[in-house]
Amino acid sequence: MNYKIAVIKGDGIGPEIVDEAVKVLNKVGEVYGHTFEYTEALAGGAAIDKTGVPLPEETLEVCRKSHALLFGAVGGPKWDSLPSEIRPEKGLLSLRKELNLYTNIRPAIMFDELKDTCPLRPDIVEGGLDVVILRELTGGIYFGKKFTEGDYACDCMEYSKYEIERIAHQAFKIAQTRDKRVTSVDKSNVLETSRLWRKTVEETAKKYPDVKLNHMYVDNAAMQLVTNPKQFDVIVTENMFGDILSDEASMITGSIGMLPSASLGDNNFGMYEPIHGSAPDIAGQGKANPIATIISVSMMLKYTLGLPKEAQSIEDAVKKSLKDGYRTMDIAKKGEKAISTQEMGKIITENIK
Ligand SMILES: NC(=O)c1ccc[n+]([C@@H]2O[C@H](COP(=O)([O-])OP(=O)(O)OC[C@H]3O[C@@H](n4cnc5c(N)ncnc54)[C@H](O)[C@@H]3O)[C@@H](O)[C@H]2O)c1
Ligand SMILES: CC(C)[C@H](C(=O)O)[C@@H](O)C(=O)O
Ligand SMILES: [Mg+2]
Repeated sequence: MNYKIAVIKGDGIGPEIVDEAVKVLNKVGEVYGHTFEYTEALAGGAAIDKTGVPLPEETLEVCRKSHALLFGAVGGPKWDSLPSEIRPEKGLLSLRKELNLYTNIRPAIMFDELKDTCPLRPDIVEGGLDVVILRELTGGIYFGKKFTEGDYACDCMEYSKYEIERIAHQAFKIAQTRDKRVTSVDKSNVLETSRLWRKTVEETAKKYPDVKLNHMYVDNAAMQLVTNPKQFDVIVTENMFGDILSDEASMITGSIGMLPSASLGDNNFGMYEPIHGSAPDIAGQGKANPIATIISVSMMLKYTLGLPKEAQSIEDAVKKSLKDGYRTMDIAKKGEKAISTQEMGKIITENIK
């Protein structure tokens, strides 16, 4: 079959990592007899430079005509002093909101081959780590009322019951396919939105009696992630908490360059991107780890295109490459030779069977 994929490479390391992910996807197409038709579109700093806005209408149209979106990363110091409405990050946020992609799945899986790279004590991660962080992506403080008046600024954290309910349902459904445990993370000892969050998650849980639910404050969750990460199966949380906890979880798995994500809504369209940013400090140097983006493509095959065998072939190829000892700079141990973004992409592509 022919699949239409929208591609937004973005800024910084975005183009480098997306190029490698596309090579991997093309190889999957060759091996399994599919064609992937790519349409490039602009967002973020690259879009600001070309069109003056971080998310041109044309980009949304390309996405709406595609089965899925592969996204690199946006942002960088060049655009940091722009007003928030025309910053690169605003393009990304508008994309998620406009396409109603409220469910952000961020799996933190530690590959056995990388257990020596994990900064935690070996006994803490003995037997591996497999946690799914489910981040609400289109609400909360990111999208609440905001303004600056002289020396005063305000960002409101806002949630409706409806927004909480729909992400809670997703959390319980995902847990049913796993170890049937959900930890809902909030700050209900302080925040009104978190009190509504906890109450709504409790109510939703009644429809999933086979899933065990517990609650945790976000400060405690941040601590528990590095002291006892194996207690978690599915973590469901609001937008900003999920952003922060997923960067933390990524380090347990070895590097932020390893964590993929899927952003889904109510129709079959999905956006796939690494959880990391545009890494301006290493951009254009072939140092970036492309694995998070490559595994994001695997998630695209699994969640949106309905091709689980093909998705597995990517995961197997990544595992094989790591097992054979190939490491980009971020996952190489001291004294170990690191390969480039492009070499890692090539090796993984060759390992697609
Ligand atoms: N989804 C996105 O587009 C996204 C996500 C996060 C940050 N950002 C933007 O990216 C810019 C830089 O943000 P930041 O520095 O806080 O976060 P970042 O994730 O870009 O980088 C943090 C650190 O991790 C390293 N890193 C990130 N990805 C890596 C990879 N694939 N391989 C190896 N090392 C990697 C970087 O070199 C840096 O040292 C900012 O403009 C920010 O707003 C964009
Ligand atoms: C760049 C920024 C707006 C974005 C977010 O906070 O959602 C990023 O950190 C992410 O995790 O995708
Ligand atoms: Mg983030």
